Amino acid sequence: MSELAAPDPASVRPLLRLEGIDKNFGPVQALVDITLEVPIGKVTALAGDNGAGKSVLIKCIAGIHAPDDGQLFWENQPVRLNSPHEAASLGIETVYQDLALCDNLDIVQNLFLGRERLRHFLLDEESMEIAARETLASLAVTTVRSIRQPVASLSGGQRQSVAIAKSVLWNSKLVIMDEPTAALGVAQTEVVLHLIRQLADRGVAVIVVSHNMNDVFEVADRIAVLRLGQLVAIRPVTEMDRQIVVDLMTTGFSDRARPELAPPPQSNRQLTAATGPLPSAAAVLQDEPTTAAAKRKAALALNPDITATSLPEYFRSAFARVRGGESGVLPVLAGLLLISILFQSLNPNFLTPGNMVNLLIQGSVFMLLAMGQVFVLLLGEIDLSIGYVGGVGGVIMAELVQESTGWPWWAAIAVGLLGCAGIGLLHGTIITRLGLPSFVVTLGGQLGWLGVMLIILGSGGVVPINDTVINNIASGNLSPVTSWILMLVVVGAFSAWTWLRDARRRNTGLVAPPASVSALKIAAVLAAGVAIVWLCNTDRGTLVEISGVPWVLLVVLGVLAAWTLLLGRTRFGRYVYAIGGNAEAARRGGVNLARIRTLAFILASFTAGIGGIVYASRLRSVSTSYDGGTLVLYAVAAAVIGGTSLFGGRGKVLHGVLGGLVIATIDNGMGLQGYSAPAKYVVTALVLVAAVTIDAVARRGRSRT
Ligand SMILES: Nc1ncnc2c1ncn2[C@@H]1O[C@H](COP(=O)(O)OP(=O)(O)OP(=O)(O)O)[C@@H](O)[C@H]1O
Repeated sequence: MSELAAPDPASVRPLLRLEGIDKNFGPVQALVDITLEVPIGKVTALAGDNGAGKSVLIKCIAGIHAPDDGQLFWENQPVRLNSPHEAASLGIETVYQDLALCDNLDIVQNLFLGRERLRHFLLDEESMEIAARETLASLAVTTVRSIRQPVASLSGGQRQSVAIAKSVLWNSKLVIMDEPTAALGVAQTEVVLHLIRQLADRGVAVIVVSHNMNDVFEVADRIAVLRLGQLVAIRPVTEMDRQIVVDLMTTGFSDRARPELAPPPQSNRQLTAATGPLPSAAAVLQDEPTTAAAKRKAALALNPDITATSLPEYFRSAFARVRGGESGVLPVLAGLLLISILFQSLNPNFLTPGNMVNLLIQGSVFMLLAMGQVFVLLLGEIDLSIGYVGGVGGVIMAELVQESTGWPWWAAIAVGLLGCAGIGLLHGTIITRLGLPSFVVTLGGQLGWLGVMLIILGSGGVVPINDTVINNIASGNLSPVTSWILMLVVVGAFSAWTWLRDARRRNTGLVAPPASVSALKIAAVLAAGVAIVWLCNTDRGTLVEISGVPWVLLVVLGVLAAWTLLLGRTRFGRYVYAIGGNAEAARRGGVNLARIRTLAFILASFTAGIGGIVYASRLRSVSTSYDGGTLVLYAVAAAVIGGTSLFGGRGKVLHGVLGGLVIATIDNGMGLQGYSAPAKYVVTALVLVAAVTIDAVARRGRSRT
């Protein structure tokens, strides 16, 4: 028999009403005739023993399970919730125990996951950061060290607070929380309970599932008790005590007529009385350091950008981050420097302008293929086919520019690249729709596209390229004057953009580096630009003068800029990182995983096509000697050596370029010393193992932090 109490005065304005809800799983009756009202501005606790039906009930409200019978009313209107998305569109937000946060994304990125704001088709980071800051401030989470710190570095309570803030940010009307304080310490529990109360005080209806009676009595206005799928009681907390709840949970009724109104002895409130005041919400959220110096040190350790106001401070904090495992591109740059010094000491011809430019041209194919590979590695996938996919792109282009076919160079390139994108679409679709591992599908692709390439090449085995424009992609150069002008335009545009963006962020109080750091960045880019153009403009010909920036360098820089923008400033890029960090969180945020994954495979193949065309241009032909198998291994190695994690969620397109440069340097430097291909393979393998070791050690460093 249900022991339902008299009408609950708290439920005068029900936001949600459940009437006669049944849910069965085969013979298991998980919910039986549940009738329940959820009022606004109140916390309703759901109590019940294991298997009582609490999770099934909240899943029916969250749109995950469809009830077999009964009706839900939302604001007095009958509704059917067929998906979490439909529930979310009504204003129902569920905070599951696993919190669904992406550890590799920062607080702002997590708060807006799936609902990013755009401006001119790009992510509007500033407006999102301001909104996130205001929301956290309104919840008294005012002193989180930085809203730009990755969620991985937050404590359990802080993570729970971010999840709660997310529901506030989206103006949710009903927030459902599943065991919000499980695995939290006393102080952090108090903070989370405080936030839950704040939600209710703001007029949000809250449902909390909890096994912890202390928390239930601390935070709830009403307690609903489930037993064996039935709602056996729903009463204001003032009419309950722990014994009554336990009786109801275990037997379905309680003969205790009047509850003891005193709070339970072990509640957090009483702990406060016994042990002195608990820390404030804000204080606990940041594990507040006590002295001003300690505060500054702690802030610097985690967020150089927001707290460092001078150059030395910025470098100190950057050093602290490196020690914490956030080493960025430093290892690869240091490695590059070391290898270069080594080769120069062995052979003085290594650092000559001619050899340096030659090295850049040699490395361009590795860099392009690696940039494509970064897209799939970020998802935690791999594409083993891109070597031969690039080859197919090259051979299609080569066939189309034959005099007998007579296609213009640009149309031949376009069709070659479209062919590659189509192959990526095919791989992506098979992987996502059939749920097959990318490793297997693209391994099959490697063999299959090698076959296709050989078929197109035909019995001759070689397709020569006579088109001047295509051949110039790898061997043509800009004039020295054009090289200088182009460099100044590019560096000027970068400088203006960087300076204005940083200044605007500083003025609006957003996370930004100090002005001296912005100036230093601009100076470094200018110095690199001057060095590259000077190097390229030095005569490197033997019989005739050859000078100027090679076209192929512009191709690499163009792809680098475009893909960096795509990954860093668009929704697509954000979702690639989110899926690599926590695919389930991305899915719950409304991200279409299949579409993003497929698009990533398309981009990987498309970029491989650019690499294949550059390769064909360098050899002025495509032939059966094309070794796509080795190229793809170099591409994966380059991306990982550059700093992209094989575990997904971490990496940049720039890593592909830097890693490609390392591989080209080893190849070139050992070639100058007269080493053969096998020796180069062994050394490249050792560098790869070193890079993966650095990645693993850095990950350990990060998790310790
Ligand atoms: N997908 C499912 N398929 C079959 N049975 C299910 C499914 N989900 C839940 N059940 C059953 O429904 C009943 C209620 O489960 P539910 O998970 O809601 O319990 P709960 O109150 O949340 O328990 P706990 O506190 O242990 O999480 C259980 O008997 C469970 O085995």
